[in-house]
Amino acid sequence: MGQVGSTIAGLMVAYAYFPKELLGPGKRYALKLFSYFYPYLEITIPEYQGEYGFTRSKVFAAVERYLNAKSTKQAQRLQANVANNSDTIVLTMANQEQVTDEYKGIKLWWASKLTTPNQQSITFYPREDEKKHFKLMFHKRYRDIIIDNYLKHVLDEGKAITIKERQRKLFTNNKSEHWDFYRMDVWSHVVFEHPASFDTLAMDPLKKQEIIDDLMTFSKAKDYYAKVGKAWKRGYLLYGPPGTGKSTMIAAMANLLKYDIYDLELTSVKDNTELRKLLINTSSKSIVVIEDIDCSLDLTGQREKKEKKKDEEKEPIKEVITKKTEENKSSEVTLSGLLNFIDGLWSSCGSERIIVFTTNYKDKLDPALIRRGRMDKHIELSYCGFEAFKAFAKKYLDIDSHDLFVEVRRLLEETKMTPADVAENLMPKSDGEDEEICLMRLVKALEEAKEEEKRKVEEQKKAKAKGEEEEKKKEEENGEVI
Ligand SMILES: Nc1ncnc2c1ncn2[C@@H]1O[C@H](COP(=O)(O)OP(=O)(O)OP(=O)(O)O)[C@@H](O)[C@H]1O
Ligand SMILES: [Mg+2]
Repeated sequence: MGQVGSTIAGLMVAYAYFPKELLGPGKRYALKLFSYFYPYLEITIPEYQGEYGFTRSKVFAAVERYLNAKSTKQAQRLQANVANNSDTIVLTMANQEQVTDEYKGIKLWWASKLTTPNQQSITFYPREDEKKHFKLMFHKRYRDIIIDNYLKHVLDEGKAITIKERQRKLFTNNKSEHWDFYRMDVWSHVVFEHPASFDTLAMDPLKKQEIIDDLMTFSKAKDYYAKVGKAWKRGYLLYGPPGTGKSTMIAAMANLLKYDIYDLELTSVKDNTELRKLLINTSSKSIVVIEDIDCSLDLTGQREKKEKKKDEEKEPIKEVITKKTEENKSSEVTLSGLLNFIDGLWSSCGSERIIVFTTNYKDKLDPALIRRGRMDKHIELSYCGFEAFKAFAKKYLDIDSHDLFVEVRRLLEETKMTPADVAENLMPKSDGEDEEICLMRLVKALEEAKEEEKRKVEEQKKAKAKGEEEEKKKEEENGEVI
């Protein structure tokens, strides 16, 4: 098209932006005639909409994002703005600037325009009465393809860029006493800036890849879920001892998928109705997390309750959990309420959502809660293995091998140490510490942990033998009495 194209574009812009009210009646008639033969169609996208013009149009925002990407390469005049709550500079198309676009071989022209009212008005905020809009122009013969396909393409691309560039948020639920009926501010949030990623997560590489693949497949499976008639959501149960990376993995998941996180504190939810309200107020592309689900509520069902007393005598940890549950009696969220939250009808509002439960004791949970379909994938995070150690060594010390690796491998197979402890021992504590010193510290810590485990086993053995001896004595005494 070359020069002819730009001349046509120039004429079009002149026509489109010439104030029609300045023309006399004769010229207006001529213009009408001109527009009859005028081969181009225009679509205007105003920045504000709604009855009072106070609502910023989502279409405008998406188009703006889409055009920003184009205009940084094409436009000669750009406007620099600072993104909300951040120091990043965002370049946007300046007013009265235009860029061209091409879609399936069709040429389109976009222009940005700012209108300022003629009369002088006194406003509190400067420039609040200025109105901005985008104008799209294309040949009439492409009307259908542009309206049916191209506009959707622009919106999708714009939304995708927004999601990619947006600041992600970490939400926590407010206590219901603080809910404002009108604003429905059931969640409060801070900017989510956790550095964890699957790269920095030390675990068996094969297992890690399997989880990444699973997440990526989920995030791209919109059509599949629609086809099989399932709500687009997936549940993950992360279980394992404290310090094995469950919370870190959730952060890595959010960073991989660019999702927000809703950290749901179940103990401050009063009842099932509140739980539903919280769910309705979560957005798509998010991870809803309930940490330590076994401690949050008594969701273990009747079967476990009966055995509670017996277990408490055996395991002091269980006692703590039971106490915690009793403290939270004000919460009346029930197991069925929670099941409804996960996969009842309510759960289908919004889409592309991941629900993650974490627990230190998988066996304590009611099987109904964690069956496939609710918690689709169960991921065990366990004590540090040699593969995870190698990942830490690479990350913290930048080494792939060392003479001490053999020793570390043997000790890791013989004793249990959490990734959190391995990381702590391996991390250099000062500039003077080289890899040898760090590895030696880890070997020493592993040996101590091994000794400690041995000592505990000995103690348990002794306690058991003592108990048996006392039992025997009692039996003998009883026999003598009879
Ligand atoms: N697999 C891992 N890879 C990298 N860092 C890890 C890993 N596991 C633990 N860590 C480190 O150990 C610390 C504790 O980990 P995290 O909080 O994720 O454990 P957790 O399993 O959630 O524990 P808890 O059950 O007590 O909540 C974090 O600072 C994290 O950086
Ligand atoms: Mg945790």
